Amino acid sequence: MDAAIEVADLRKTYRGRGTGEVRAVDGVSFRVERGEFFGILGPNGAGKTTTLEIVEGLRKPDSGTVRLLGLSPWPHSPELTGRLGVQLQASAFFEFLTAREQIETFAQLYGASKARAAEMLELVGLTEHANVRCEKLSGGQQQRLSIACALVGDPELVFLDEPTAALDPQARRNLWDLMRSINAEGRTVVLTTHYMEEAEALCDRVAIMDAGKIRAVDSPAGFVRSLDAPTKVTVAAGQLSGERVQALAAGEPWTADEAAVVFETRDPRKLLTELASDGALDGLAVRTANLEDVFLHVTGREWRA
Ligand SMILES: Nc1ncnc2c1ncn2[C@@H]1O[C@H](COP(=O)(O)OP(=O)(O)OP(=O)(O)O)[C@@H](O)[C@H]1O
Repeated sequence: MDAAIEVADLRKTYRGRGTGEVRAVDGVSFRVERGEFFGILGPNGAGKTTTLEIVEGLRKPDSGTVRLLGLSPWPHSPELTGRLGVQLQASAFFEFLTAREQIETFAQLYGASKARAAEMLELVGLTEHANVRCEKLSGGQQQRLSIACALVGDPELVFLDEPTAALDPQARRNLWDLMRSINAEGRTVVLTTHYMEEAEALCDRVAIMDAGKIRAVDSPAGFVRSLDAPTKVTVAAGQLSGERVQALAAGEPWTADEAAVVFETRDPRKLLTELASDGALDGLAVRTANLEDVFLHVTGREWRA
């Protein structure tokens, strides 16, 4: 069977007036298998949106090829379009429509029934707000409506471009559950995000993108494993003598300031057991490597979303 997505050597340069050239996408290749939850993670301006728009067939690349479900998205083919769900930004809603009217309009475009539209409103928890005009919905509700619109045509492949941007943490987590269920139904999901925790929580595999290039692709756990970074164990200051700190560190790196001692260890179990028997558990924090460390490692730059 064909892959869900096959992208080879995409390039796109914007030629601005006065601002010179921006190589927004600079030789991007990746492959997404059917049923995968695939993330493109990168800071603002990394080129995620441009990449996604090209892959969706909304923008033409300067060069490179895209195959979706074995077909080319450019020029448009109705056969393919009906199998894709593209989440548009809330600003792309039709003006003055209620949530129900909005999704029924999308349903009509996709040849889907009103019943299906109602079902999707229910899925994203907006049935009670069906008669509210879109501009009166909260940010989270608008995002959920735009996802519902993307799903109304029962797509195999769903594209979500920063769906949780600017949402509060609770609304973000509610959307995570929704995205997981969309994927659990067997749909392939491609998500762009600049939230590390989001990529870590949702994606089977993540492409780390920076300055127009994909720097690495792996599962979140695979990335962290390959980093082989020590665990950082923090304890509040004042509980351990200098001598004891030396002994506990057992030759591994540690730092201390007025507030805390931070051990770096490859054997956290041993260190934690000893700290427990010392009764030195105040302010204890254990931190393993995460995608932030991975980003620094693969790009050589601190993460700044
Ligand atoms: N229409 C355009 N004309 C000129 N430059 C553009 C255009 N669209 C994007 N760019 C530039 O191309 C680069 C990549 O932008 P893009 O929106 O693809 O990145 P992104 O990773 O999606 O960022 P964000 O998270 O901020 O949306 C940026 O430097 C951006 O300023």
